[in-house]
Amino acid sequence: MATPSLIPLVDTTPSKDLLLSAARITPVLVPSSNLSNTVSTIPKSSSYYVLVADDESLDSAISYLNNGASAIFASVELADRCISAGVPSEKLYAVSSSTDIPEDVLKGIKGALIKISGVNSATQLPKPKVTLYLDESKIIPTEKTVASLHKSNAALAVPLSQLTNDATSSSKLNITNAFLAPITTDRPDGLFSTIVSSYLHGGKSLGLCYSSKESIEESVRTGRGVYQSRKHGLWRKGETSGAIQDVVKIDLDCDSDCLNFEVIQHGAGFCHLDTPTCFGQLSGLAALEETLVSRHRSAPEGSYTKRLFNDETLLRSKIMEEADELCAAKSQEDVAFEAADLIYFALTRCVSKGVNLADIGHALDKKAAKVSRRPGNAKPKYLEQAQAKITPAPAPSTTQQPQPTSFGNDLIRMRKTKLDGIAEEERLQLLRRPVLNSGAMIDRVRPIVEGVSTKGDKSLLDFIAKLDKADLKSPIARAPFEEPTIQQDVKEAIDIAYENVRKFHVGQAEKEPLVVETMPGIVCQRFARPISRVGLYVPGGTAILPSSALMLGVPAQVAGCKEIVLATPPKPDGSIAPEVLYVAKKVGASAILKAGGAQAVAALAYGTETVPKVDKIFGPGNQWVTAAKMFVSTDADAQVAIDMPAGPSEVLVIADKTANASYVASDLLSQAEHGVDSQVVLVTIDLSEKEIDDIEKEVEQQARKLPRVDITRISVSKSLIVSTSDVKSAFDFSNDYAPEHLILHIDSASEKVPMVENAGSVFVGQYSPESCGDYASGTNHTLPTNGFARQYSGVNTLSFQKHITSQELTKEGLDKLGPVVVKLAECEGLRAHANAVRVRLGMQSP
Ligand SMILES: NC(=O)c1ccc[n+]([C@@H]2O[C@H](COP(=O)([O-])OP(=O)(O)OC[C@H]3O[C@@H](n4cnc5c(N)ncnc54)[C@H](O)[C@@H]3O)[C@@H](O)[C@H]2O)c1
Ligand SMILES: N[C@H](CO)Cc1c[nH]c[nH+]1
Ligand SMILES: [Zn+2]
Repeated sequence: MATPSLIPLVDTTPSKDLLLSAARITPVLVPSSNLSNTVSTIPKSSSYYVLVADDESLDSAISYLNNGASAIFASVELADRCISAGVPSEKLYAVSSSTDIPEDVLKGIKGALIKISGVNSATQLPKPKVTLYLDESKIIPTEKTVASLHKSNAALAVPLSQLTNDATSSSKLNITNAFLAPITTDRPDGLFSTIVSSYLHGGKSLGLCYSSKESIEESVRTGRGVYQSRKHGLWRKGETSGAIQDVVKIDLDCDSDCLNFEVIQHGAGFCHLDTPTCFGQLSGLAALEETLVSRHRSAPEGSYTKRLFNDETLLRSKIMEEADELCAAKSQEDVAFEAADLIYFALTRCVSKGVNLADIGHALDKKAAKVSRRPGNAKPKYLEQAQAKITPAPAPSTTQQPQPTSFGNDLIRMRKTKLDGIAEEERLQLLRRPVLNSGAMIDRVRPIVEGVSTKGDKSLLDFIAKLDKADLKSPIARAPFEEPTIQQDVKEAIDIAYENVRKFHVGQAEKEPLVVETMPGIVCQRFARPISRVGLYVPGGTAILPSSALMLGVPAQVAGCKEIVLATPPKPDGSIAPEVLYVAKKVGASAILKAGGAQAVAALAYGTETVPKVDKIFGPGNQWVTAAKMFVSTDADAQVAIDMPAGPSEVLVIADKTANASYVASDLLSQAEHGVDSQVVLVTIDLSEKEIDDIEKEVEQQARKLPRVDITRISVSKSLIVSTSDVKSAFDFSNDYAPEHLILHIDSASEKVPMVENAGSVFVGQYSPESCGDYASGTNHTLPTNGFARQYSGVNTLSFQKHITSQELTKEGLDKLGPVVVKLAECEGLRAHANAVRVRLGMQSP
């Protein structure tokens, strides 16, 4: 940060606007006599200095520093006493009428405020001390004076009564012009490089842009983010998008050629792609805070964080428990893991009380600024508890194993927990998936969906270029498609898989209408019709999934859908995987949308100039796809349904003593390799430590040989081994977890299937690997995840149809039923309903 060129001296009770403008660009200097009616107006984020009166005591001077002042300005004599009392030099300025300050005082201070009449002949303090001049002649200073003083490492203290934030005023010194007087730029267009950072996220950088004197002046005056676009002139951030900014602070860098705007960003984010930053998403503490704030605003039923917000006792106990575990942790990994837990619960407490990371940062700065400190002894109650725990050394937790990290040669291990005797609350935690906040994701996809729905192909092609990384001329390819080049053996494998999946889905189709005569002469029917236009999303981010094309395309074809639009992310050259193309042809797709993520979902939901609108969207995908599907399905204008919320893959394996460790490990890894957010769970029944250990070793060994070991390492580290002592507890846990896939590695597995209440698809016995269902046995692999198997079925033929009912009454039928209908219609006060029967039966109106 540059030495300030201007320090406003709050000489009168200033206008709030002017004081806020000043506080945005520089610390203000407040005489102690004016402190009480000024300090509450200065934002917490701005620093201020106190001008201590000559007759004040040393204690009073120090108390300003302990209560928030960044520095004090005191007479040479008082400054000398402050130095002796140990006030750090960077917090101390001496006030004098000459530069003739004693050598020993000069050593202990940051700089001096010299009160003189006329400042044209600036006499310097020995460098690097800062000299501030306060011109007592009461002549309004000029920008030139500020600039020339700055050149000689000096600054001007200007009474606020001589300053203005009105750009048109000529009788006073404009505060922004004075601030900018020393600023330089080496850019040919005369603009200043400007970093924009987030005040609420500890100064995290949001992006880079440019400023002009005009844009800075408007920002300082209005407190809103205003910049200078190199193409379009003055850029009032958020003017059209609503994503406005409150400017908290504007700083110059060390050599005064670059600005930092610290802002509070509103709306979707800073970036024009509606991400929080131009460098992508937030991470670490900032991301956690954002998630918690969004959970506080609205959390889905069953959210653990919501429970914490609502239950102070639970939150308090968790904070104490995690603090204790942090103290007991030994290895670096354990310490980091426990600290992360503690921070999560502590930040939950902060968010519940409306405290954000910036507030915590201020509290830290305020504490750091104090010059006298408390001894820091612990309260006796805590001291006793801690001593009792330290002798003897605490035993390591039996339930939590060291956590592998995602790098290097660390162990690839799942967390282990014993279910017997576990607290209900801990059990509930185990049932939760490591998924992201869906509310926050919906906010992120909103601008993408709205862009495509309002601007059509243009916006779609832009998002495809930015997010799918392909420059396309048109987003759509229409049938007949070109013949794909694929290996013969792959083609044959797809053909066999196609036949099996087709057979099973043809078997599900309703052949005849359901016909029931409810009373003599009254025949009711229900018959199925295909959903006319369907969109099939085939994921393609981290893996190409022709099998997903098959699992969605076959039932659509069997159901008789007329328009089948298959969407999948294109390769950088604009093509799509030949295997997906082969399946698209086989299932009779009418068009291929070369787009992925939220933009593909939006194009399918609303249609564009070239992309046909569909009636229902199917298919799994990452969090962008899932959030966009949820978003469009709740927009009445889109008139589009979705299959289900199918998110990151998961599997739960139940294994008893008959299980083969190597098979079990291979099944767990087959889903863990899908993505870092996949979760795999092993529920053991009465296995010894040694037997569990054998499975863990297998997981480790097999995982290390996988090409996707890096993904697997992370998903495995978020996964669980839950030990139970009997079959019922194992199934109870599985039913509560409601896994996407359930694999039974247990004795007489088929006899235990009736115990399954909730699961997407079940794999029975040791020769039924989950990958058979993923590819070729016949069942569908598009299944409900994240516990939705409690209420959703996987994709099937009926998902592509809707049912229509009909009825036909004979005269005799109406004779019998008519009076019943009249009675009920009268009872509801709906006379016209009753009349529709009366006119036919010749009944009198009442
Ligand atoms: N439940 C099931 O039936 C099932 C089946 C297969 C796959 N899956 C799951 O589907 C998921 C596939 O995910 P994927 O990422 O590989 O492919 P994907 O096709 O779902 O997503 C890739 C697309 O996401 C978009 N995207 C990525 N990062 C973005 C960002 N920062 N901003 C905006 N958009 C962004 C891009 O458009 C990209 O092309 C995995 O989680 C896998 O486990 C589930
Ligand atoms: N297991 C995934 C569904 O969770 C589907 C899939 C596709 N390819 C391989 N697996
Ligand atoms: Zn799979």
